[in-house]
Amino acid sequence: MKTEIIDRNAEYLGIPRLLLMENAGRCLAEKIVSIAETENEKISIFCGSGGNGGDGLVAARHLVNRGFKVEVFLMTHPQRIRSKETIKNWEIINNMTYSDNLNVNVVLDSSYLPSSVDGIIVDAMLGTGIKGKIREPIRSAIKLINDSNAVVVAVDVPSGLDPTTGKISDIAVKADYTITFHKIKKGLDTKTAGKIIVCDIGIPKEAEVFVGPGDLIRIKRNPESHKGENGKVLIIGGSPVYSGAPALSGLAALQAGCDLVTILCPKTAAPVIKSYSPDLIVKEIDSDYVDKIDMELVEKSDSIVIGPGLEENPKTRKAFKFLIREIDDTTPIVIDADALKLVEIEDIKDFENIVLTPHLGEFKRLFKISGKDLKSKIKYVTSASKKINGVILLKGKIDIIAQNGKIRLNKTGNPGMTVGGTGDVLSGIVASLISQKLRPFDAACLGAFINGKAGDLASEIYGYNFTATKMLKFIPKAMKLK
Ligand SMILES: NC(=O)C1=CN([C@@H]2O[C@H](COP(=O)(O)OP(=O)(O)OC[C@H]3O[C@@H](n4cnc5c(N)ncnc54)[C@H](O)[C@@H]3O)[C@@H](O)[C@H]2O)[C@H](O)CC1
Ligand SMILES: [K+]
Repeated sequence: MKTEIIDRNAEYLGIPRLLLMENAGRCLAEKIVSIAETENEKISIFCGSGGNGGDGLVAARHLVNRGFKVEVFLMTHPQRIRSKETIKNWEIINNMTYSDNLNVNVVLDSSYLPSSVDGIIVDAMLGTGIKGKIREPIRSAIKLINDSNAVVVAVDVPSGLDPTTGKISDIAVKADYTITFHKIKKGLDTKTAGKIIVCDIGIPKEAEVFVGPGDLIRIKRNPESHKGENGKVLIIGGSPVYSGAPALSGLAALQAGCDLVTILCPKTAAPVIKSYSPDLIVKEIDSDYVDKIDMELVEKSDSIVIGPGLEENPKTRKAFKFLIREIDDTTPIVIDADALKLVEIEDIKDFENIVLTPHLGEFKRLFKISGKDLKSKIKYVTSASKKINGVILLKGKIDIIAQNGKIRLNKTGNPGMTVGGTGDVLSGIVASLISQKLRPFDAACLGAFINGKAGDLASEIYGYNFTATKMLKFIPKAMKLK
């Protein structure tokens, strides 16, 4: 999981980022002390403008305290430092005017760099925030570092290396050691990173297990995009009695950011759904129930929800089986509500982009197992998730999201959400996020978070007395928590 997602979720759990940076920089300093041959070896720390640079500045402070001669090279104008935690540590370093063990240089362009460097070099220029071709003066610093005979210690990631793929698109620091934080980055290999040492910086497991606002970082929107490119969602549902459910799902999908929502519903529900909102495209089936599926519409959609207000009967069952038989097993489809009564695990076990959103009773019917407390539910959902390729989102006080044995939990939501329709809202949000190019597992996790958060925001105003319709308008607010 990306560093920025974990950091933001750790902060949401109450751990300030400055504390993470202090832990990172302190551990980095300790490792450098153990690498140094003598106590008064000269240490040159090249600091970038982001969090990586901040780690370097924290380490500089601790190494001065340990009696080392430290030379800091800030590779940007101080006003262009981007991370507020790094700004804080830059201020601290600049207040250390008493010590003559510390020398601070600002490198505005490559002419400010020294002609050579020896002793120990610390590369705290670029970490997981690297983007695109290496810009000056960092590019020249990387060459200076690689041409030196110094012992090179890279911070988190050797500058220039893509932390996820390990690719070097331009040039990269060749390190003797890489001190990386929290856990090894996927792209690290000993060829460029040298000896890899992991520093624990106090991030609890919960920051990865529990879904948090950091997960919102996964939603990207191309500023050059055109209508429809940010997701086309198809909702299949509705019946003579239930016309609200598909509308709620569709309106939730729009509030969660997709471009277009089409509702495929029987003629008994179509006029009512049309009346709810001009934002919904409504295609009616010439029948009282959903008894046929327009496959052209399915193929044109980026994600599908089937189930809201469907009402189970032999004709609908036949149509559902047709849909499951006809769609290819990569089509992203959320199966919710009454469709969960129609689905057979055997028919969908190979679908990789399917999301099942059962409550406990529906889960029990599907997987013939269930548990009372959270621990046993997690155990059963984990084992159930190994029986299918798709995603299971078991709704509850704590939602459990699982795929192929991987588990995440969501704690947002409140008892006010037992009101009818909140499940329809959830299915619409999940499908909307999938249509916006999130992987189904990530969309299910984030959908659960957003849905619960929207309910919590509604509850701040209405207590436990709010409707699913009232929740809709809080979805965008819940998504701005980045
Ligand atoms: N949870 C943790 O593991 C912690 C990690 N920490 C450190 O923070 C960095 C990530 O910080 P971030 O600010 O996101 O990015 P970077 O510092 O890696 O770099 C961004 C910085 O650099 C500039 N930049 C980006 N690309 C280029 C380029 N191609 N050429 C030149 N300059 C570039 C950009 O402008 C930004 O300002 C992580 O690696 C750890 O070291 C935290 O300190 C603690 C928690
Ligand atoms: K680095």
